[in-house]
Amino acid sequence: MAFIQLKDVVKTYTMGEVVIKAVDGVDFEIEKGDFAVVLGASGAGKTTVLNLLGGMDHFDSGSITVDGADLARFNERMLTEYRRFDIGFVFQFYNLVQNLTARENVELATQISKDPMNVDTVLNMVGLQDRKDNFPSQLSGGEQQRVAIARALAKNPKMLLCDEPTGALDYETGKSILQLLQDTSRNQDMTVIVITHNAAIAQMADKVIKMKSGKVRDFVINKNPVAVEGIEW
Ligand SMILES: Nc1ncnc2c1ncn2[C@@H]1O[C@H](COP(=O)(O)OP(=O)(O)OP(=O)(O)O)[C@@H](O)[C@H]1O
Repeated sequence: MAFIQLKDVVKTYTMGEVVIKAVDGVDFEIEKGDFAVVLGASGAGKTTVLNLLGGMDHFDSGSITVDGADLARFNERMLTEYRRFDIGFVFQFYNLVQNLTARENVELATQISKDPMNVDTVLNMVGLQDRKDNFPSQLSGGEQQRVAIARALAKNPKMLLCDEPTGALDYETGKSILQLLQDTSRNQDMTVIVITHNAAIAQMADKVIKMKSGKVRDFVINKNPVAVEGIEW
C-alpha cells in the first residue's frame, strides 16, 4: 500500500440550503519521500484536501490512509496526536511566535515532540546557522519561512504539508524556499506536499495532482523532476 492513499474522498460544507462539495471523490497516492504538488485555481479544493490529510477536519466518506493508519477510524484524541506528532505544517504567513527567537520558535516545537531532531542541526539544514538568535521581526520573509520549515521539520514528522509556502514571498526568495523543500524531500526522505497556484512549479515535483471543482483532473508522475533553477515563470 502507498504511504499516503486517498480513495473516493468526499467533503461537503452545508451553508443554510446550499451544499458545497469542496472535495468530490478524490483519489491519489503518494509515496514516502515524494515531493508532491497540488495545483488548481482558487476554490478547487486544495486546502480542503490538505486539511483532511493533516487531520484538521473530518471527511464525509471515502478513506485516507497514512503509513497504514486509516484516518476515518481516529477519534479526537488520536487526531490531536496525529497533528502533533505526525504532521509538520507550513503556512503562507509563517505563524511564528514574535517574541521568541528563531531558535526558540524551533525549540518550542521540539518540546511537544516524541522524537525531535536536534534544533541546531535543523536550523543549519535550512540555512539559518547565522540567524538563530534573531527575532522574526529581524528576519526577511524568506528567512521567517525557513524558521517555519525548521520548526515543522524539527518535530520529525511523517510529512510536511505546505499551503502556498511562497505566496507572500518575492520571485527569487520563493524559488529558494521551493528548492529547500525539494532538497528536504530528497535528502531527508521526507514526504512533502505543497499547494500552489503556480503551474510552473509542477516540473519540480515527483507527483502532480491537478484539481478542479473538488475533483482530481489530472495526476502526473514526473520521472525526471527538475531543480528550481531550471524553471522560469
Ligand atoms: N469552512 C467552509 N465552509 C464552507 N465552504 C467552504 C469552507 N471551506 C472551503 N469551502 C468551500 O469549498 C471549496 C473549496 O475550497 P478550498 O479552500 O479547499 O479551495 P482552494 O483550492 O484551496 O482555494 P484557494 O486557492 O483559494 O485557497 C470552495 O468553494 C470554498 O468556498
